[in-house]
Amino acid sequence: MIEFQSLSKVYGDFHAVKPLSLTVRRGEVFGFLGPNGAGKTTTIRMMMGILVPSGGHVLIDGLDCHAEPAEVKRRVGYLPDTPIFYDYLRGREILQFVGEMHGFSRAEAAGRSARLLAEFGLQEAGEDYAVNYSLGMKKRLGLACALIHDPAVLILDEPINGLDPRASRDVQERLLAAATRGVTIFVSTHLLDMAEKLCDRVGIIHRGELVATGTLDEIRAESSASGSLEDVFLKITDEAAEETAQ
Ligand SMILES: Nc1ncnc2c1ncn2[C@@H]1O[C@H](COP(=O)(O)OP(=O)(O)OP(=O)(O)O)[C@@H](O)[C@H]1O
Repeated sequence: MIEFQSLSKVYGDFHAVKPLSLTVRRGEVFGFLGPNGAGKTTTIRMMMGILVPSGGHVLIDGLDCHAEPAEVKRRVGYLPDTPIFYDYLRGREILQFVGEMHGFSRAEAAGRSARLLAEFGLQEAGEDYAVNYSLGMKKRLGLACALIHDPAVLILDEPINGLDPRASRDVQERLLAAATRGVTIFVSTHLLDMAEKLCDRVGIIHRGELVATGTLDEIRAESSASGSLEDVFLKITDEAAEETAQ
């Protein structure tokens, strides 16, 4: 479903993403884990056609994300790390606008917006301007925008970063509901607790390099670390840092 073929990004002589090869299967929830600055956002921006790869390709449903970005966006819902909205549109109007941009009629977009506002607990806030939304409300509105066209794939950059526990749980429940409906989810995070609860498989990226991939049990076995994902993650990223230093 999502196919990375030696995808890379170089800024000057800095390798932000080293050739990345990876397959995410249809219906899978894949966690893209890494510490700050590891290359997660850069990778996701290449998936969304926002950044031009320095090498390789990433394909979604067989479509090249760089060469066919419009076709890719029809199939994908994207939540950026910091959702930015037109501040002086109301929540409902933003959803309506995104719905119409996806080609729905005014009535169809209105129906979908109303359903999503209710589903995301934003019914009352729907008539407020997005400029007045809290971060949690912005993330929920962003997720509603990402889902308005029933995409087969969700690409989410740090969906619960900065949220309080209730908002974080709300968003995770929405994601689990989407996963249950068979949506393929590619989610970047440095919050391991979320990855542990949500993901079928994870990939760990460190200094631009994919250093481990698999289910948590597989990665644990490979790294001979026991315990939580946090232990495994710290062990793997420490080892990778030592190898780079040598
Ligand atoms: N435009 C740019 N020019 C030069 N370096 C950049 C640019 N954008 C990102 N980088 C560098 O590339 C590396 C990867 O950044 P990226 O934002 O992809 O990391 P990340 O894993 O998403 O981190 P975080 O969790 O902190 O958001 C970082 O070292 C960053 O400083």
